[in-house]
Order: sequence, then structure tokens, then C-alpha cells
Amino acid sequence: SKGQFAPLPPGPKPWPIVGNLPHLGRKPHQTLAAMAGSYGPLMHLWMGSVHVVVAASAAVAEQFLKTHDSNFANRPPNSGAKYIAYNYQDLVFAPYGPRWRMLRKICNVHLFSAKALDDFRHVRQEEVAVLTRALVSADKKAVNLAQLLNVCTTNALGRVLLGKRVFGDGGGGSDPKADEFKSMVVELMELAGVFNIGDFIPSLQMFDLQGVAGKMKKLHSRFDAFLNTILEEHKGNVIYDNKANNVDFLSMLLSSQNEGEGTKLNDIEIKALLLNMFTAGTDTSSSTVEWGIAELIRNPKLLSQAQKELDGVVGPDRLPTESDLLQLPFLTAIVKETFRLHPSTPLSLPRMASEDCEINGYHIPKGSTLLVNIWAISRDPNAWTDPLVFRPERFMPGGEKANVDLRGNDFETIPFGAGRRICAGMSLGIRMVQLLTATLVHAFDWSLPSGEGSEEKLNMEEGYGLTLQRVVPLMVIPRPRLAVLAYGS
Ligand code: HEM
Repeated sequence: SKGQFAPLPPGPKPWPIVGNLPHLGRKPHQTLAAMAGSYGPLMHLWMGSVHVVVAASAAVAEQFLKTHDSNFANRPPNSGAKYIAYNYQDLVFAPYGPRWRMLRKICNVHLFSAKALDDFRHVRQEEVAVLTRALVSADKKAVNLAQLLNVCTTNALGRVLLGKRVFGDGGGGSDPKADEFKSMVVELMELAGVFNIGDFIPSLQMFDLQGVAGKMKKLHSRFDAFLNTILEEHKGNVIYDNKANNVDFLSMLLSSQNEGEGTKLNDIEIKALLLNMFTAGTDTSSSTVEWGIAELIRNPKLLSQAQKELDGVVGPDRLPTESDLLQLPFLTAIVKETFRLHPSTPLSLPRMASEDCEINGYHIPKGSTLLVNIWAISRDPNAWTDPLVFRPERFMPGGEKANVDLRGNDFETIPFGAGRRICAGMSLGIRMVQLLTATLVHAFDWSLPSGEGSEEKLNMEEGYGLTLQRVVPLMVIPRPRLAVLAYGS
């Protein structure tokens, strides 16, 4: 009976049948942030017949992702997991349990441990160097930075996962294959970001009113064809040596299929895992760097301050390396500030209440979908002074947030989520974004093709999707500022 429960959290009045779905608008993270202004940091909405609770402050997020994290360790059923991610056989949507634990462990050991990250440090640095050469050869003409950055993150990941680049020589300015791959990842994020009516009103599922399921199935077969090709190629020449260092991830997975002991993944699980890595791990990092460079172009003083720091530590004759990063506190602060204002997954990934629970005196029913509004939390005026201003100094010694990190410990900014389902690739993501930002800042001066004075008017509008895209891709003119030899050949 109803009476035994605390009340549901406050929220906007639902419409019949569809509930609050029509209220979400084109940019749900922004709409939900505005709603939290009226209803508070813990809200309840109805999406169709599903309870949805939204966390929009550090304190509320901490309740869900720390105090009650074990109750929210699953993700809700959704058509993306079903139609794109091989029917939940992947890591991102795996039910919380032994298979999820095994998949995460495999990734941690072979991809994201400190040792694994160090083993592949040269790969990231080489691909970033390839990117700088592509920018030099643009010869002071405007380039689509997002595209080049995406080629770089995809190739760096490709070399670790597959032992080879995904796109040609990596120089890639007008590689149609690279364009297509990025557009596939962006489409996936757009589809995954749609609040699909069929997910919330089961009786309407079969009608696929927004055409989302249909598009997902089509997109899935394009990804699947891409992954099948990779798998077949690889099976032809796997290096059957599990113990060798620097064996690529796919060879390692395939060779353990033929071993008596250890963890074995079947072909579908392997494809699903690769799909996760290539989608979760490429555009997230590259678009964060794009946002960061856009902020620095709008704030030329910050750009030159960062360049000064790099000149002192790295000097004019070489590109930055990952070991320089520890000596670059201002650059590190710039990256933190970029993740704060432009978190690449503004509504994180949804979680689900496995059991009834009570949070801040409110009843959270079993089966509720939890949305954590990462975007709103890191712009909360109660936690941040001048929250909308790009001000890296706040993270510097003596600043208001000097000791705040991005790794899910400080809830006032949690770009990677928090708790047991925190981003699996966080350490790699942070390293890659830092290295790319440091390199672009050190190796080039940046300006806009539209000429002087246009910097303040640079369009910073956010697009729509599970990841935070710029509506207007950043077109920029890079001007090399280092000695010629620094760019190598
Ligand atoms: C800029 C970089 C990135 C950001 C901001 C980001 C953000 C996130 C967020 C918010 C989540 C959901 C966490 C939660 O439910 O609490 C997540 C999950 C995940 N991310 Fe990332 N991510 C980034 C880069 C990467 C990279 C480089 C990879 C892998 C190569 C990756 C792989 C994953 C995976 C596998 C999950 C699912 C984890 C699970 O369900 O157990 N991410 N990420």
C-alpha cells in the first residue's frame, strides 16, 4: 500500500500515457538542469510508465553513486543495448554480475592498468605527432580540427586494440573512410541519446514511432560489417603468444579462445567489446579537446599563459611527452576546466534501482531509471563561483578547487561518473586529452578563419545526443610555433 512509503521526489506534472517525455526538448541535459531549478536537485519524472529520478547536485549524486551505489549498479533495459550492443553482450550494458566483472577485469589488465597505459605510451605519442604533421601541412589554411582529432584518437586506439591504424596513414584530412567512421560514432551517440518512446511505453515498442529502433538496426549492421572484417583479417594472422608484451588486444582475446584455462570470450562478446571501446573511447576524447581549444581561442590570455608554461618545461625543439604532464599544472587545470564545462556525456549513462530505497527522505521505487546530470552538477552555482566562466585558475594551488580531481572522488565535478560503474577508460581518456591539449597548445598558435575580433563570437552551442557535440564544428587556422625539427618527418 502507498502509505508505507515516503513520498516520491518532486517533479513536473506528467501528461497522460507519455508522462514527461514531451517536456525534455531537444537538449534534455539543459532542460533537466532548468527543471532542477524549480523542483530541486532530486527530481522525479515519469517517462511513459517508467519512474525516472534525476540527480542534479554533488550531494544528491553522492547519495546515489556512493552511499547507494550497489543498488544502482545496473543499467536500465534500452533499445540501444538491444539493437546496437549485441543484445547486452557488451561491457557498457552488461548486467552487474560475474560477466560484467570479467569483462571489466580483462580491460583493466590489458588496456587501462598503469602498466598497460605505459606500454602503449609511444603509440599515443606517435599518433599525436602524426596529427601535428597533418596540421603543419595544412599550411596555415583552416582545418576541421574535430575530424583530425578523431582520426588521431581512433588510430591510437586502433593500434592498441588491433595492432594497426583504422585509417590509412593517419594524416587523414579528407579520408572518406575516416569521415564515415566518425559519422557512425556520432550517429550512435545521437540515437543512444534519444529518449525512445518504445523504451518507456512497452505497448508502443512495436510501432517504433520515432524510427529509432530501425535506425539502430541499420547502424548496427554497418558496425558489425566493420568488426567482422577486422575479426576475419585477424584470425588469419593471430600471434598465438599470450605472454608476449605489446601483443594487441584482439590477438590476445583470440588466442585465449584456444586455451584450456582462463577467460574465453566468444566472437560476439569480442565484437561487442571492441564496439564499446571504439565508440566510448574516440569521440569522447576528441570532442573534449575540440571544446578545450575553442575555449582557449576565446581566451587568448590563457592560451599564451599555457604556452609559456610549455616553453619552460618542453622548449622549442620537441613535442610534449606524457612524462612532461606532471610538470604542467596550468595545462592540467585547463583540461580539468574543459571537462567541467563540457563533460562529454552530459547525462552520464543511465543506471537503474535494483531495489526500493529511500534517499533524502524520498522514496525511490525499484526499477527507477537514474539520470545523473553531470552537466548541471558542474555548473551548479552553489558549488562553483562564476560557474559559466572558463577559469582554469580555480584548480590551481590557492584556487577555490585546488584539490578537486576528475576521478569520481569529488562529486562537484564527475565527468566520468562515479562508483562501481565509473568510466572504465577514465585513465586513458584523461591521459589522451591531456597529451593532445598540451601538444596542440605547444605546437601551434590558433586563430579563426573569420578574422580578428571574431573570437568572442565563436559559436559554442551544444548539439544533441548522448555525447556533447558542438553544433558548429571548429574550423581553425594552426600556425606552427616550434622549431621545424620538433615536428619530425
Ligand atoms: C573523455 C573521455 C571520457 C569520458 C568523459 C567518459 C565518460 C563516461 C561516463 C560518464 C560513463 C558512465 C559512468 C557511470 O555509469 O557512472 C562511462 C562509461 C564507460 N566508458 Fe567512458 N568516458 C571517456 C572515455 C572513455 C574511453 C577512452 C573508454 C575506453 C577506451 C571508455 C569506456 C567506457 C566504458 C567501457 C564504460 C562503461 C563502464 C561500465 O558500465 O562498467 N570511456 N564513460
